[in-house]
Amino acid sequence: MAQKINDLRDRMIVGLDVPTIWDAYRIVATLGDEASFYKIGYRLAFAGGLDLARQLISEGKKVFLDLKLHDIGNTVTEGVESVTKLGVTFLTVHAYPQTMRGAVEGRGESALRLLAVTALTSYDDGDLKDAGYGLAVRDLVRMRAQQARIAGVDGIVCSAAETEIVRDVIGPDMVIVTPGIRPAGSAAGDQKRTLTPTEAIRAGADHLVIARPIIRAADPRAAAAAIMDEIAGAA
Ligand SMILES: O=c1ccn([C@@H]2O[C@H](COP(=O)(O)O)[C@@H](O)[C@H]2O)c(=O)[nH]1
Repeated sequence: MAQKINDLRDRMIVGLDVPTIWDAYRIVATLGDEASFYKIGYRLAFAGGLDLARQLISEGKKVFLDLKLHDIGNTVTEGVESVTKLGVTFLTVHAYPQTMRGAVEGRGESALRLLAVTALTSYDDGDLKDAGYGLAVRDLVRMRAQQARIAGVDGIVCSAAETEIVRDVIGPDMVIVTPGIRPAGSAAGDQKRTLTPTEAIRAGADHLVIARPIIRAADPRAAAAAIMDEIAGAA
């Protein structure tokens, strides 16, 4: 495993993909001790989510800021420098070499850990072709994982289906974070490269990102508990 994860609960990252911070607070209160790690994407970041991140951190939770930065290197460097002051654990950037190099410069020696998004889990080979790529998903993920290692980022975002090829490329020290997780029987929605929590942990994922199967469940706490049971059973 990439790093020692002291609290098994940290392996489940709950995506707070909700419109307001009040909705987010409700989910956090409902999940209580069942969840320790939350992801804030740009829906919430543009609606007070950065203050929410500070608040969650002050309450002992961990925060993954999923902004998927991508810009000219200097702008990425300066943006990441600002993020280092928030105290979040993870920040995503797209896995383009120039972007990753800029992000690494902005991270400096701070505690922020940068995750490089290789190929979005809603993409399959056909989507990549539509976007102008001549590579299959697995080949693009492998190439970007290699570039991420060279750039010096701290981890990779990919589908759990690619953990084996990614681990092979990045070695033991970088972290692998996998969205596109679907408990058996839950709707895939727009996700195309999905695995169950059990499959993902067995494949070697360090952290699983899960939003809709928890936040849209009739009983989010029970859904989170069931996923944690799967993680504990497979770890
Ligand atoms: O490749 C990626 C990168 C990020 N995500 C984000 O993870 C969650 C997944 O949500 P679900 O509701 O569990 O599908 C969402 O916030 C995405 O923006 C991803 O899915 N794939």
